[in-house]
Amino acid sequence: MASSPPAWLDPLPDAAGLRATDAWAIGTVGIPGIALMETAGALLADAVVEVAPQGPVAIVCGAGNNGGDGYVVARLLRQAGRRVRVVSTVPDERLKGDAALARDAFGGPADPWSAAALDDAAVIVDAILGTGASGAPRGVAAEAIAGIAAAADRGIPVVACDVPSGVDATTGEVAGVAVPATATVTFHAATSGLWIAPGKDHVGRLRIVDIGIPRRVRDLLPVPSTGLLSAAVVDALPRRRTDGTKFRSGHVLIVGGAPGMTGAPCLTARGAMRAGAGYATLAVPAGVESTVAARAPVETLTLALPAADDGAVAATAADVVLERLRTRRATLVVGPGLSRGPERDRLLRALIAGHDGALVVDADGLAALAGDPEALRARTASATRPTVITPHAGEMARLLGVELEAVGEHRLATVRDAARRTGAVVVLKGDDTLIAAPDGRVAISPGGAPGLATAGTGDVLAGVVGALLARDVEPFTAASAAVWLHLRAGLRAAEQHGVEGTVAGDVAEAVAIVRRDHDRSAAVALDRAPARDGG
Ligand SMILES: NC(=O)C1=CN([C@@H]2O[C@H](COP(=O)(O)OP(=O)(O)OC[C@H]3O[C@@H](n4cnc5c(N)ncnc54)[C@H](O)[C@@H]3O)[C@@H](O)[C@H]2O)[C@@H](O)CC1
Ligand SMILES: [K+]
Repeated sequence: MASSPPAWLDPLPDAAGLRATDAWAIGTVGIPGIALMETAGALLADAVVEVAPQGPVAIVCGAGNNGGDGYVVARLLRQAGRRVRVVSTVPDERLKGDAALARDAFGGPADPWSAAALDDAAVIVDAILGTGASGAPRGVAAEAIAGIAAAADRGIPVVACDVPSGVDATTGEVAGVAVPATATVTFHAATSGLWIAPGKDHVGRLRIVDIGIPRRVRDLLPVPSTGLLSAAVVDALPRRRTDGTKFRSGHVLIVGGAPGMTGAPCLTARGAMRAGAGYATLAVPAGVESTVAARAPVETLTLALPAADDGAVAATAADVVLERLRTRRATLVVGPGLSRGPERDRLLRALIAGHDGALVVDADGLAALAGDPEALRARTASATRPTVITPHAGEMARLLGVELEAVGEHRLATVRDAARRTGAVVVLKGDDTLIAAPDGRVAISPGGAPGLATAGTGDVLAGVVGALLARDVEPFTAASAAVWLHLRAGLRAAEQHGVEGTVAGDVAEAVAIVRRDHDRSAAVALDRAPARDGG
């Protein structure tokens, strides 16, 4: 059994884990499978009624127990007086076990799949494939999924049973066609794939329903390697104490900036300061130092670095940076606005090798490692050198030397591969930001903050990660907490400025407010906690 997960990760089982959960409930607890299916079907029927309170219901059933759930819905809605039309992707005689029982209880008729069955539907129930699916949908199942997608395009709402058919419940991958659901009702626990793009974009509104499987199953089965980030991650962060100093609050040294790109490192500094860094130093090419000093938070220091012919940082700047790091311990954040080129490639490699402390590599810093993620291994082998990299999909593609599309199609596998090959904690940014540790654990952001889709928010995130590493927070926790604070800050900033009007600087400011509000409510909770002796 894996070690217990941190309290701030809500475990997200994979499809196999969920099947093991079902098997335990049936085999060990003794709950009949058909009873679970009845409960699942009843809760699914409730959702169908909510989505479409009246009108004909078309239910498309597949070969397995997902189809069985569909037959329960069909029976219950027909009993409730709804006009129900059931079509199946397989002949009845292929149904087995609980699915066959549910089919028998429904009676009939169930017609073979035909797209015409969806024509007059007020709502469609997708009960074709569930957690037992493997690979791209094949045969009639694939045809039916395409038919549902076409009907959804015409505006007919779709309620997916457990997982939208065609979405891999574990990885969120869509290998062929997939159902675009209006709502998905999933049983007992959401699997990881429901939170990872592109599957996530097919889920619609997600409802997780309890079908009577005892919660203690969580403690009995192996801990899933994936989990959903929760607010509790902020509780894992240290707080300033009255006897603290700016040095104890942590120092972040940012290497970046170039002519025409002076804003990026300034945003990183703002993110770092607002996330609690005691101080920040902006190490930038000499020619832009005064510009950066004018734009940066007044609380930050600057350090002029030798510039190359293009005005961006020269490779020889590594000596200046490393010298500063030797005299003043700091977390190094390298990349924001750095610009690319051979000088930066050499700079990066020298910094990676020479810096004996925490490191964040972002943006153009990652370009220097293109096709050579193993370059980080020499440093990540050492526990004194926590390393976090923060690529978006394009930077990840260059880092691993793969096509951009491949990153988008296989996000979970890609982020795990990157963490394994670099030995670093890897933050693959997106609405479903994934944070992978080299040991295979992955934290997933719930996302939902479109205000973050604007220039500079990545620079802010790098600063927040840097600030938390500078407080000696363990890197998987630091990266996860940073992603969480940044997400909530994106929501907070959008409350004030609107989703369209939010800019990166607003997000940096909001990081502080989000943290303040979290810590206040935690303090209130402590005040209210009963004394241990019961007094
Ligand atoms: N007793 C249980 O274990 C419970 C299961 N439940 C439901 O059962 C589902 C899992 O049932 P199953 O394990 O039977 O699996 P599925 O219902 O997902 O279907 C698997 C079947 O689909 C076919 N299939 C697999 N991959 C395919 C592909 N790529 N293209 C076309 N056909 C494919 C195969 O014939 C396979 O037997 C869950 O998602 C949930 O909806 C619920 O009823 C709750 C209780
Ligand atoms: K389904």
